[in-house]
Parts: sequence; C-alpha cells; structure tokens
Amino acid sequence: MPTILGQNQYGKAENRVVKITRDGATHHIKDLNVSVSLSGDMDDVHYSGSNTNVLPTDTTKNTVYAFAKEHGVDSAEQFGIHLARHFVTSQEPIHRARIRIEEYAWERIDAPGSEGEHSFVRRGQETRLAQITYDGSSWEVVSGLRDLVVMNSTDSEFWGYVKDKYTTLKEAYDRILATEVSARWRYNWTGDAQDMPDWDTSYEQTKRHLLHAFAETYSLSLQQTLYQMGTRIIDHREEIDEVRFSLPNKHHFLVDLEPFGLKNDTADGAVYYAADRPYGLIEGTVLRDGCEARIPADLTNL
Ligand SMILES: O=c1[nH]c(=O)c2[nH]c(=O)[nH]c2[nH]1
Repeated sequence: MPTILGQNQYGKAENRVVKITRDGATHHIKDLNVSVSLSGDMDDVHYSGSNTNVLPTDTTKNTVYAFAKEHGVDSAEQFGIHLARHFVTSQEPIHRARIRIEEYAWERIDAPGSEGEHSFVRRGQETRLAQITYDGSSWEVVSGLRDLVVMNSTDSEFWGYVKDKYTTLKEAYDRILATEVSARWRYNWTGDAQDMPDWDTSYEQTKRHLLHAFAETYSLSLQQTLYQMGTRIIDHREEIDEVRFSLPNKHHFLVDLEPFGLKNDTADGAVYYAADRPYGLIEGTVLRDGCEARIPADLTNL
C-alpha cells in the first residue's frame, strides 16, 4: 500500500448544551459548548469503510445531552471527566477520549418585580475553558480562559530595548498596559477521586491570582507581567503545575494634538488611540520547578 493512516480522531464538535437546574423558584444555568474527540482502533473505517468499530458521532452528541440530564453539570471539568470515562470504558475500540468544553457565564437580573430567580444576563467577561483527556489509565485536565480584557492605566514602562536602524519606538516611562488574556493551566490530578480538586474553586482562585498579579505588578514589559501572573498561580495553587499565556499587547498610542495647540501628556490625563492591529503578541509558559511542559505552544490548538 503506498500510504498508511496517521493520527486520526473523530467525534461531534460544538454541542451547545444549556442545562437548567430548578431549586424551587430559583433556577441555575450551565451553558456549555462541548466537543467530543475519540480515537482508537479506527484503521478499518479509513482503509475499507467498515464501520464495525465506529460509534456514530451522532451518538456522541446524544450522550452529551443525556449525561447533562442524567448526571447534571457540576463543573465543566467534572462533566468532561464523566464523558471521557464513559467513552473509553464502554467502547472497546475507543482508547482515548478528549472532551473540550467552553463555558459561558450568566448572572442574575435583579429586577424589582422578579428577584432574579429565572432571569439572566450573559456575563460579558471571559469564556471558561476545560479540556479532559483520558486513555484508560491516565488523565490530563487542562483548564483556562479566554477573552479576559484587562488594563492598567499606569505603572507600566517599556525602555532599554534593542535599537537598530529600523527602531522608531520611543521609550515609555508611563504607559497603558492592556491585554486580552488567554490562559491555560494544567492540573497535576492523576485520577484519584480522593484528590480531585474542587474545579470551580480552583478556577475562581486561579483567575483571581492572575488578575491580582496583573494589577499589582509594576511592569517593565508585558513579558515580565506574564511571568508574574504565572508565578502567582503556581505559588498559590498546588493542584496546578503549568500555566501558559497568550497575551496580545493592546497598544494605546498617545494622539498627537500639537496641531491643535494641545499638550497631550500622560502625566495629566492623556488621550490615546486604541489600536486594534497589528499588536505585539507575548506568549509563554510558567512551570512548577521540575515539571514538564505539556501545554502546546500554540493555544489555538487547545
Ligand atoms: O511589553 C512590551 N514588550 C515588548 O516586547 C514590546 N515591544 C514593543 O514594541 N512594545 C513592547 N512592549
């Protein structure tokens, strides 16, 4: 045969699941986008078209919805663990399951006449992410977030950099530092039910440490801020061994108002032009000492 089959996986992507839990008149929402990806003994379907080993992607979709009803959705991670275990342990030909989940947060609308029991507004901040991989013996849980936009209106400088004949950038001793955080963190959980992290607490605390490090770091570069955010998480969350960030530097340029006889100076409240592109893109991993880097460098692949 002139060709052989390489890595392959299949499943139903982007199953949008909204689970309402009723607690008397008070309702709770879990709003997820769940992607299932399975791999195993799938040579035959590729080589000959024999579907003997193929659990239909349609079935994987149905399983996601049925599990949401039967078992509820405690956290994205817990839901993903449940699904991954199910596919690998119930189907002999399936050796590995990867479940990716995006979670959209809702908050209550506290209107005078409704008490917010069943009315919600989509929270505009970040999207929560989880990826669970199980191969029948080992687990990998990588969680994270994207679209978390943050800004420091001062306490940021950038100077002392390399200058060559193409360098025009002026050194900045007081600038805006803004970014849209995309982060992933890898748990060291090995599958032991006794040691399972409280996923929601871990998420909230990790986000809090990341934000506090951003706010508290007097920044000489976005790279330095990145490292501080990662270090703060690793130092405070023993369940996490690795954090990776992708941080677009959302440049804010001082507008030249000289033509209008106006001084535009950072020191007394300046006007900036918020550029959308191009943007600096600062990416990096922070690891617990002695631990291995396993989160892919390109976060769009996770
Ligand atoms: O924080 C920064 N890091 C850089 O590497 C860089 N490069 C640049 O032009 N501006 C900035 N800012």
